[in-house]
Amino acid sequence: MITTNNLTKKYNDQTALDQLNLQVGKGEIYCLLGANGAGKTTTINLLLGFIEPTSGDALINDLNVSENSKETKKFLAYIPENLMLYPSLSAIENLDYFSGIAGKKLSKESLISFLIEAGLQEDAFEKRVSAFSKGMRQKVGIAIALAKDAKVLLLDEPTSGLDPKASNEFGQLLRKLSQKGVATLMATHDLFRAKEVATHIGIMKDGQLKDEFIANDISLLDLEQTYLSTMNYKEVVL
Ligand SMILES: Nc1ncnc2c1ncn2[C@@H]1O[C@H](COP(=O)(O)OP(=O)(O)OP(=O)(O)O)[C@@H](O)[C@H]1O
Repeated sequence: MITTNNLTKKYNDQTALDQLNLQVGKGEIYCLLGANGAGKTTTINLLLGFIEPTSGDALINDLNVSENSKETKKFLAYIPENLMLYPSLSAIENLDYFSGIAGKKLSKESLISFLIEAGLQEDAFEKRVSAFSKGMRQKVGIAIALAKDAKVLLLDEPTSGLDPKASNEFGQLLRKLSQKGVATLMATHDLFRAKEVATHIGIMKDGQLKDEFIANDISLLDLEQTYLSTMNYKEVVL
């Protein structure tokens, strides 16, 4: 569902992404870990068609993103760190608007059912999203993905700044989507959440995928040790 073949992005002489080969199948949740500047956002931006690769291919549902940008967007939902919604519109109105852009004209009952499924509290449905917490806005993002019937979900640090309860709820929602067969790629700094929610975990550094694991095969402690040694972390002795 999500595939990259030797995907490379260079900015002048700087290589942001270096021959990335990645595969995320139906129902899988792949968490990409890596320090600032590792190439996570570049990967997601290439899959979204926001930027063009220098070489290699990004594929969504076997379609090359560069050649089928409009078509691949139909399958996609994207939740960045700060989801852009219309602040003066309510949750229902935002959902109606964004699912409309995706070609879905839904009844109010359907819109409400997606907000319920995304876990938004019912007294917030008619409220302006300008008053929403980050966790609530992320739930509207999940509702948009559900309403769009997205097959692929791309997430860029969606849980950063969420409190542990909201982050846990968000993880559970991702699991729910994965049970529906959605393929998810999530860039994150949160090792704990990655271990909790992922089916697969990759560690990136300097634009390269350095390690890949099946999440169930590695303990949180081993994941942390591997991450730190990949980053050449030296313990500070005081
Ligand atoms: N538009 C650009 N022009 C030049 N260099 C860029 C551009 N966008 C990204 N880069 C560089 O590409 C590299 C990878 O950046 P990227 O944003 O993909 O990292 P990241 O893993 O998402 O980091 P973070 O965790 O901080 O979000 C970095 O060295 C960054 O400076």
